[in-house]
Amino acid sequence: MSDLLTLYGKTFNSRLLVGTALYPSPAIMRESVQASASEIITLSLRRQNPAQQQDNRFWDYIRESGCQLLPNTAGCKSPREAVELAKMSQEIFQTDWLKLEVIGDDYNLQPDPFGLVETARELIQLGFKVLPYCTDDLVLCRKLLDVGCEVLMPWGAPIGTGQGLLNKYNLQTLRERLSDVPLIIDAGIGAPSQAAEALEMGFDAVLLNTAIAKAQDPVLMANAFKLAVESGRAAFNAGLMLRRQTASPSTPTLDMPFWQQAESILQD
Ligand SMILES: CC(=O)[C@@H](O)[C@H](O)COP(=O)(O)O
Repeated sequence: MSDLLTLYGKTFNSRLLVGTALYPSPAIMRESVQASASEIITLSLRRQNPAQQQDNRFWDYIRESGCQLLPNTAGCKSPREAVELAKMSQEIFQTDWLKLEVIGDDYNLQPDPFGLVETARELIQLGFKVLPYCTDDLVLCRKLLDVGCEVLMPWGAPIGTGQGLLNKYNLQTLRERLSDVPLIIDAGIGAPSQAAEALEMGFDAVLLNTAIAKAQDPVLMANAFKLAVESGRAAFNAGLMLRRQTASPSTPTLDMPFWQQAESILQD
């Protein structure tokens, strides 16, 4: 049975999106992306300028990957900066897909909700397919949908912290209230179990970078995340049991003492 992820009218088999920064080498980045089976990779023109890159293999690998490129505006702190970078990325990477980041605070790299909505509106009017990196605030998410975003990427935790799904109440609320919107948990995922949990909760996909790139063995970790995302999605599709407070025996007994049961089995 096919269970495809559809974003802006394009379908994907994989529900794991990965970043391309922080790897020990371009070769390990390439191998890790392959091991993750990701079909969408994010990259930043600002942090990985092709003109300044000593080692051009990085850009060769990106071009050869066959993945949907998702340029991001990492590090941008104002709508103007983000729009400029988006336009440059569109030209260089030949795609109108954009992971929009407008950062509002240096301590936790929290998105600026006001700047995000303003920038998303402008970029969508220019024809971009915007995937905004946002907080898990329901009202903000609705405003982003109102200006034309078709996919939202709420954070699990601040970028690079590996803390997992910090505010499950907010995330669960988003999932319930925006049931027909593709929601991708972006950032703060530190372990495959956390990615699996996001998928089990019904999120459509996860995006992560640091947990793979900074692992002792990034390629092995990329494969671990691939398996976790597949497992979380399968569990969601299978329908998880409801949690309950009181115990319930998993081996039901008949309404008679066990020796009578044994006798009746022996007599049969
Ligand atoms: C690469 C990228 O886009 C990051 O900004 C993204 O949000 C991933 O965050 P982690 O590094 O915490 O996985």
